Amino acid sequence: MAVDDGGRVAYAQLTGKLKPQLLQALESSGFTHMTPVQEKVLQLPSLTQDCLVQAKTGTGKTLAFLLPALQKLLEVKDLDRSSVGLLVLAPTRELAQQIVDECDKLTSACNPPLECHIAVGGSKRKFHMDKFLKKSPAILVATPGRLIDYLTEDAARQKFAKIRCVVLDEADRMLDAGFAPALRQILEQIPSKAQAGWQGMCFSATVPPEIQKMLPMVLNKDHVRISTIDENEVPTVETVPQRVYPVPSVDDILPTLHSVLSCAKADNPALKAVIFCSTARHAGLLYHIFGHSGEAAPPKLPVFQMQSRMSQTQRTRTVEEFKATDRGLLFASDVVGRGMDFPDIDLVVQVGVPSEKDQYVHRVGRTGRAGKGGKAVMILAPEEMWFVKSNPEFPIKNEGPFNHPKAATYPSAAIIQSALAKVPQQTKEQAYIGNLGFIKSLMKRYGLHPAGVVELANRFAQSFGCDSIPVLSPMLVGKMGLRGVPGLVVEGKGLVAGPPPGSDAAGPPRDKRGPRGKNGGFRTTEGRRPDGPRRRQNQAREDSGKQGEEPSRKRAKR
Ligand SMILES: Nc1ncnc2c1ncn2[C@@H]1O[C@H](COP(=O)(O)OP(=O)(O)OP(=O)(O)O)[C@@H](O)[C@H]1O
Repeated sequence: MAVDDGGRVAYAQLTGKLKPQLLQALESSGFTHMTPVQEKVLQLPSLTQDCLVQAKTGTGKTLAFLLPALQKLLEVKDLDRSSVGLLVLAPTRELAQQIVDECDKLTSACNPPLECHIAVGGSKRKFHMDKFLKKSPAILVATPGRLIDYLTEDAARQKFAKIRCVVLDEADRMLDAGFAPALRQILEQIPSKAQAGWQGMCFSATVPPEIQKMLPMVLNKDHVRISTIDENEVPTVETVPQRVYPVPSVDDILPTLHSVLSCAKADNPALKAVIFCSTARHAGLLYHIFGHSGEAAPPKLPVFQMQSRMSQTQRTRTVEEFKATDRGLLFASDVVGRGMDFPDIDLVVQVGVPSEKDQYVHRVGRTGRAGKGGKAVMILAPEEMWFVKSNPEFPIKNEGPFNHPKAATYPSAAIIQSALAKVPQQTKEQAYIGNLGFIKSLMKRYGLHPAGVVELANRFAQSFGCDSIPVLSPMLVGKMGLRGVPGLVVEGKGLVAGPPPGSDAAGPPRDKRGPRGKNGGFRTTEGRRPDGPRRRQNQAREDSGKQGEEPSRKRAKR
């Protein structure tokens, strides 16, 4: 049948336009009909045009760029397979690996084979580099940092002499201020578009206006723009109901998260959920509370964590396990916020606000993939509700605090307290530092002055079960731009005194509860040594702002 019940066109229609090897691989993978974005791309009069493609999360953009790119390579007579013909750039290692897996499936029927190589940080550089130099990397999927590293070697640079196609997956991320310098550096090292005439393709679910001026880096001025999203439509998945559960104060966040997960598990014993946290350390803390040491997770649900502070081996194993499991909870930072295709996610929970507006769309998009259903909820403290108010275009329903018939059956507050008691202080302190940096990076959006940032972070620390305000090194405080801000406890100096929280100098009062005394209700830890300035400094950099993704900024400056 050429068209299925949903009006989708069969891949068989592309006989003659796509090589039989590709059609055969599609059939073997069970892909019989095109998704709308695949149809729009593959039915272009020419598959060799530069294009900017926007389609919602989970709608098959990976095949939509791989198929035309592979077709292009397979059409070349006597293709030199020892040179890179197709370069795909992605923002995270896990996404790069996922693209390699998808590509390998599509080229499985090619003879001679089309090898797809990977170049990502955290993996064995020498092993992959030797393979890249000695074998036939007709396709390379890379994250920017490691690719820049490769390109410092002449032999590796020469491998790009016959480049024919460059794809940016998650293009808006690849072209933003964090990655653009690295991308520029890469493009300076490979044959120029003008000289080599390579095809450029940019794909993403979100295309903010800011990236327009960066597009000429990879797309010619006559590029085609394809969108499966109406101009005035928000790119979230309509099959995913989205709710916010406001909580009375930061202290209620963790108990509410416990109630939400317990009730979801009661409704669906095989619950598979991703819980997005503000920072890598925040994800680590919640993983401890709900799984590793605290065991607050509903029984019989395996618990996973995924964040940039884990070793690459742990990250790779976790992705494989969470892809394979039919149930479980994944506590994650934004390292898996974009592009990752974990099958059959029932629920996405966002604990706190995302670092950027568009990141909301990508996080929600981990569920409701390939036309399936799912739910997305946010748990927000009063200080975080600005996110919902300032983004009215998102279909986020506010029906008040979490209210489920079974919620009262779980003593969530007591369970969280007891779980927190088992979590190492250091884990809680690190989560505090991460949160402090995160709130500071979004200070204007929160409508806070620095003292308000510290006051809010200190209340978070208490909700995390810190027994006192964690001590920061003077260097870290300086790096965060918080020198002299009241409410901090600084190594060798103790509590920085100042106006009480809630006063004008501390920023607009967001919480009606009175201050907890001069130290927010904590005892001070004057004289206690932090775990080392360098670690704190690095942590602040990676744990704030766009956390969890490839640390390309650092590498780009090399
Ligand atoms: N033609 C198809 N028929 C059925 N399933 C498909 C088809 N194309 C892709 N899929 C499946 O849809 C899921 C989502 O695909 P993919 O990861 O490419 O989405 P995406 O649009 O890139 O999402 P994101 O924006 O989150 O990166 C995958 O599991 C993929 O195997």
